[in-house]
Amino acid sequence: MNLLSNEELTARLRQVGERRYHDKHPYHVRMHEGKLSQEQVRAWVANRFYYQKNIPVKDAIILSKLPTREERRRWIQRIVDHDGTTGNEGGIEAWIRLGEAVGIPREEMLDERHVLPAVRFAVDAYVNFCRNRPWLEAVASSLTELFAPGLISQRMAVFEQLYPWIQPDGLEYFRARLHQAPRDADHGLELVLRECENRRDQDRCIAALQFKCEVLWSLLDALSLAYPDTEKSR
Ligand SMILES: O=C(O)c1cc(C(=O)O)c2c(n1)C(=O)C(=O)c1cc(C(=O)O)[nH]c1-2
Repeated sequence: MNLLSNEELTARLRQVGERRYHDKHPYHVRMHEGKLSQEQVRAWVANRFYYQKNIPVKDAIILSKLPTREERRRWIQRIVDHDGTTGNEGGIEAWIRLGEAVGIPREEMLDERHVLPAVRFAVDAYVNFCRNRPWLEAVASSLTELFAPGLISQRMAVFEQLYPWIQPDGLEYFRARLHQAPRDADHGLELVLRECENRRDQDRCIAALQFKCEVLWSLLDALSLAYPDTEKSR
């Protein structure tokens, strides 16, 4: 099989998102139509917290495997973005505030009482994928971030307009991601395009991105099962 050009590989990666990114999942579609009940929105926020808190963990694993100081210098910013630093509380704290804005008390978020078993398995599978696979595949699995910014900006509008009961100051998390996610995606894509040496590497990167889409899809499958549509939310 021939090596794909950068344009072809980029197109193949984008195709994965067009087919399988979590914005196509019925739970997500209903969220963006304004049709989720308050309980369903709360469940989404509380379960996504388990994903959020594991992002810097998997990024620390990737960081430890990156071969050069230059790449580590860039990658480390992701950990800072989520864990925070002096003067910047970071994304995990912002997500806890999103929880408060939808009515989840901080301690309920932190003790993970709402996290569903299948969500835990899916997120742990993502972290383990980054731990066990070569670093380039782990980087490729982060490329769902290519598709996130458009979705996140839509989500901010949707939350403001269709879920007026959500306190607007809870949306800060999403605002920060609007500039962080494109920067991260550019770096990830640059690495994948530069470091794939043969078609096998390229196919493995495409498969890694498919796997990651399935992680996000599984989160929403679990939520759909545990929080089915009620007559009222339908
Ligand atoms: O709200 C979303 O739809 C969404 C999706 C994704 C994603 O596509 O993985 C991420 C995020 N948000 C996000 O906030 C985030 O920090 C993030 C990090 C990563 C990653 O895999 O490294 N994905 C995502």
